[in-house]
Amino acid sequence: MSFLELKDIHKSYYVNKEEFKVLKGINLSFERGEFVSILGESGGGKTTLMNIIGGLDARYTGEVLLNGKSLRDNNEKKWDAYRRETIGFIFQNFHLISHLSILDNVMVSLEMTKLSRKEQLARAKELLEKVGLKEHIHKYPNQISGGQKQRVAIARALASDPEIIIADEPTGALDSQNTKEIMALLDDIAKDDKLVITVTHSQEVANHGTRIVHMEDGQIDQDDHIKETFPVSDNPEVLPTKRLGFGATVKMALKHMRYNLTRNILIIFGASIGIFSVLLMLGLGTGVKGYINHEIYSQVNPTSVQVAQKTNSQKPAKTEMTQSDADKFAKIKNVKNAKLGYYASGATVNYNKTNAQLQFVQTKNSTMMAKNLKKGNQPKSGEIAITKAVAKKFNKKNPNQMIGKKITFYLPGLKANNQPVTMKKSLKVSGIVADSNGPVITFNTIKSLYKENNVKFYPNFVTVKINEVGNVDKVQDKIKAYKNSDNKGKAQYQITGVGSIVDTLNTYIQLAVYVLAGIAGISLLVSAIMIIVVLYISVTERTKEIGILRALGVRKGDIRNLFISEAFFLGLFSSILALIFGYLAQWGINAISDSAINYSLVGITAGYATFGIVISVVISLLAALAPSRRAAKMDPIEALSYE
Ligand SMILES: Nc1ncnc2c1ncn2[C@@H]1O[C@H](COP(=O)(O)OP(=O)(O)OP(=O)(O)O)[C@@H](O)[C@H]1O
Repeated sequence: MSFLELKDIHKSYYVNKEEFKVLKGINLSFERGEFVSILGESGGGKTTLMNIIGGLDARYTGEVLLNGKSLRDNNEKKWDAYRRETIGFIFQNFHLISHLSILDNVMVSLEMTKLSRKEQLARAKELLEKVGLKEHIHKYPNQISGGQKQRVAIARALASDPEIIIADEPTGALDSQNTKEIMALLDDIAKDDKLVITVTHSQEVANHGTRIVHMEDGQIDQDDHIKETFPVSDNPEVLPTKRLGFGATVKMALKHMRYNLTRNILIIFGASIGIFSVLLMLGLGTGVKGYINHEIYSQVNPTSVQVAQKTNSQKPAKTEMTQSDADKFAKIKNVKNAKLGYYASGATVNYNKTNAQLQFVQTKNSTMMAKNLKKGNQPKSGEIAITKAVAKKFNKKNPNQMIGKKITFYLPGLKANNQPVTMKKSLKVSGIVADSNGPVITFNTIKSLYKENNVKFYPNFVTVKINEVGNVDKVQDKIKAYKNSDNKGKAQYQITGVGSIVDTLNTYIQLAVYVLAGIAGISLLVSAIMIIVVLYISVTERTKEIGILRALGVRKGDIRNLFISEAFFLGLFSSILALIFGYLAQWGINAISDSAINYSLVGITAGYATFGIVISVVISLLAALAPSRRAAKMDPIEALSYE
């Protein structure tokens, strides 16, 4: 039984369905220790035969037997293992990976062996030393000569200690001195228990080996053993191999990114703009919302809400709020108290023959904040606190001097017999309040005003005081959930006062933020398309590299991981850069807004930052799906011959 046997190998290529027979029944046997040269006319099918032996091409008829075992039944996994473990390729054009150093080029093969990292490195250095490249291991392929490149290729082919070395015109691109040295190296390999098969056009090279096989018209027409086969050991040692690990793929991806640093920095920069704009929009939204809330809540107490009857569909409108409503609210969890109040529009005040129309007047309640009292005191019974605007109508120069003065308060009302009446009461000005509060009187004052005029009085809102800000929403939701029994299950109450405006305003701001972030999202889309394009170009650019890796026994899945890892890092680095830009912009804008309005307008939260990173990585990975699949599916022979 021969070590390697070819039995009746036929191979045809098809161009436009036309058959081109290249190999027409090849029968050959090889042993370890042989240095076989295959000679033949150009285009005679030598490379085709090497690809079949090397496990790069399984589309042939006939049998290739290794130690008597046919390769025909190999599945994809076994083919990969065969290329890794049994075959070492040396190509005419060296086929080194340009973005990896000399050492790393050899390490690619070694990383697929089960040696420890330390042993792998030691072996790579030892092999490079053996081929005379000790001083050059950290150089890149474009920094060494052709002869040196071929030595790297030899070191790489030997890395996983394969039993068969296939050298396709290894000296074709070299001068005579380098040719001699490479031949000597191949000699050594054959002496070292291996089968060396080399394709050559040179008789001189062929004469160097132990055997010359001549091909003519797709068949072997001559097979001469010109020297003794080198002696071999009975049990050659085999270096067990494994698939390229995930870590090695990731490292290779990073090395490729580093090699094309400028280009990658530009891509990362471009992609980061999209993430940055989305981040900034979200941050700005949070900031602006915070600012508006801050402004509003500096006017009203955020832990109190005003509740009124929901009046829209009732005729006549029922606006009365009763003590039982208040009691109901007081029982809600987290509510401290609930008090009746009264709000009226159409009131007028008169002082010294000057009239001032009041937009509204309301009874003192817990939504008002102590600091809203600008001057003087809160009103007691028989008193009123007026706004600065009203006070200025009566005393333009010194509105504060209105404090302590008596003014007449008028309010229109309706008697029981539907007869309109203007209720009137003299009130002492107790103080000046902020405009947002409107003039304030006490509940008792307004109640007695109605009583004195025989007009029925009924409160029209309840102020609900809640224990802390965080519970306001929950309480509001409970109040809004009460259904009106006589109005087909519609909501009975509505939140009024500034609190309700804040709610609506926040909804609008949130909406605006989403719209803006959506628009910014378009730049995200552009980033994604850019990454797709870049990866597609990268796959095309690296076609040869993919072919080399496949020839070395790297699996399809690992090729896919290689591109996916790169996309992952592009996404990750873009989002990190976007975060840096985002925080810089936040810092800049906030510095300005802090000094202008005493508030930080941009608030990029940790949640937004995480969202930015996740979305960037996800987009990049999605963008990588198609290109990485394309790379993995490439035919190794086509990839290797890609120009
Ligand atoms: N993918 C392909 N599709 C169609 N024809 C092909 C393909 N690859 C090779 N051929 C043809 O098959 C024949 C054998 O090619 P091959 O490369 O094996 O020859 P070779 O003996 O190695 O030639 P050379 O010594 O010039 O390198 C050639 O005529 C070539 O044009």
